[in-house]
This record gives sequence, structure tokens and C-alpha cells, in this order.
Amino acid sequence: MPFHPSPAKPAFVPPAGAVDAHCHVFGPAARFPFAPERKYTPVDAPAETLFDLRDHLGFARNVIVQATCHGTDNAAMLDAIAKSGGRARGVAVLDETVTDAELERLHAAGIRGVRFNFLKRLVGDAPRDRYVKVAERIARLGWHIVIYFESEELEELSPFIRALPGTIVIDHMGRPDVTAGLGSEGFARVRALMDDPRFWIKVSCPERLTAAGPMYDDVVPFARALVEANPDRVLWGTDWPHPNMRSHMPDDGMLVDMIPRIAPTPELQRKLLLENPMRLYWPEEVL
Ligand SMILES: O=C(O)/C=C(\C=C(/O)C(=O)O)C(=O)O
Repeated sequence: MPFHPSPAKPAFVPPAGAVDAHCHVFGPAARFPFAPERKYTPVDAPAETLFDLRDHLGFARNVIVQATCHGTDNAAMLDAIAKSGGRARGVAVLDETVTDAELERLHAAGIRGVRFNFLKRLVGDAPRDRYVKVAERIARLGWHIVIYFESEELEELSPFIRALPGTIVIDHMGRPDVTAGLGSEGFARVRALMDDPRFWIKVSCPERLTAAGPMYDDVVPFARALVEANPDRVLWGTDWPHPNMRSHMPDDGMLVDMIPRIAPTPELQRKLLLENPMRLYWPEEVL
């Protein structure tokens, strides 16, 4: 499903310098082929379109996250970062063969984290041994680890995740089953991870979690609970171009207009959209 061709202009105006902390670039396939082992083939979603969206939504910076469709070939993301004029940083997917020289080059190119995907529909059986080796290799760079999992797997997965070193950023609220309610065991496990100050969480992707559909009223309480409980360790992103969406394609402008519903004060919005992502991805610019 292609991304929304003409997202609305949001009524909500993000704070100056706001960061879209979870988005992707895909291809163009002619220049940046997709990984042979991929589980899906997305539409081309080039850097130029991402940056136009950034400006249209009122954001200033992007954190571009490597997606499984490109495997460990981070070239498309690195090309986008290089084109951004310093306004993008990245989260890469690596394997344990990465050399120290390559890690230095990736850091110089704007990479500040690695991503470990646990979704079976995206990676099959997650290569946990590889993830441990990569985690050990990046620790000296001060990078963090972004993790993506289904909340129903969290009971089994928690010991492995808690044993990872450094800062850990949970994608898409830990994918709670919103139909099970705020008091569900699954969401309680996600919130229990957040009791550890090493953990951060993205209050993104209501469109992936909703049972009610757009305006995503059923997801708002989950995101708001996470923002209010962890104001200094939350991030927000569009997840553009929204790969693997089946039910509908979200309007990115509408996603931005959800922000005041999940972060109801200017202070919470500033932390979510500016202070927190700047601390994690542009620490050298934080006074
Ligand atoms: O884009 C997302 O963050 C979500 C998805 C895809 C990936 O994360 C990926 O391919 O790495 C998904 O839920 O299908």
C-alpha cells in the first residue's frame, strides 16, 4: 500500500526544532536494492519525499530507522542522512561481522544506534546470538539499541532484553493489545520495562495498534499513560512510509494532530518532540 499522497497540514504546530524520531527511507530500488531475504517489498520512499513531509508537518529533523526490507545494507539510509544537511541521524541494522573501522565510519555518518527486530513476520526467528555480539561491539560508541517486539512475546523475551547493555528504546509502545485494556498483563509488562531508567519508548504507530481505526481513540490512553509516566524517556515518530499497513494508510498530518491528545501540555510536547530526541541523537548540541 503506498503512503498517503497528500497528508493534511496539521493544526498542531510542533515546537521549533521538533524531531520525527522514527521514519524510514526505502530505495529507490533501482539504486538501493532491497534485501534478498526480506519478508516484504515496500514501495520506493526516497529521502526527498521524507524531507518534504518533514517540512510539511512542521518538523526540523528526522531519525531514519533501518527497516528489515533493506536487511543489513544501510546504504539508502546513509544516503538520506548525507543529503539532510545535518538534519537527520540514523539507527542501523548490523551483523557481528561489522569491523571497528566500519563502526567508526557509521558513527561519523550519523548513526547513533542499532535495531533488533523480534517480529516473526519480519525476521522469522530473531538472531539473538548475533544481537548480543552486535550489542557488545557498539557499547564503546555510546550507541543505543532500538527493539521491536510483539507484547505477547514479552514474557519470554524480557530476560533477554533486560540483559542487553546500555540504553534500550522500545518501538511502537511495545505493540500492546489495546482491546485488552490499560490493565492488561501485556501492557503491564511493557510498563514494567520502563521502571528501568535504561529503557525509553516510542509512542508511535497508533495505526498499527488500533481496533477502532482513524482517530485512534482506543490507542490514545496507552500512549498518554506512557508519556505521563515517563516524560523524559518518550519519543514520537511518523513511521513514514508506514510499511505493511493493510487496513488503511494513515494521514501523517492526522498523526501529528494526535500529539496534543497524548502529550497534553506544552512542556510534555517539548520533551517528547525536542528535548528527548535531541538528548539521544544530537547530544553534542544539548546545552
Ligand atoms: O516500520 C515499522 O517500524 C514497522 C514495521 C516494519 C519494520 O519495522 C521493518 O521492516 O523493519 C512493521 O510493523 O511491519
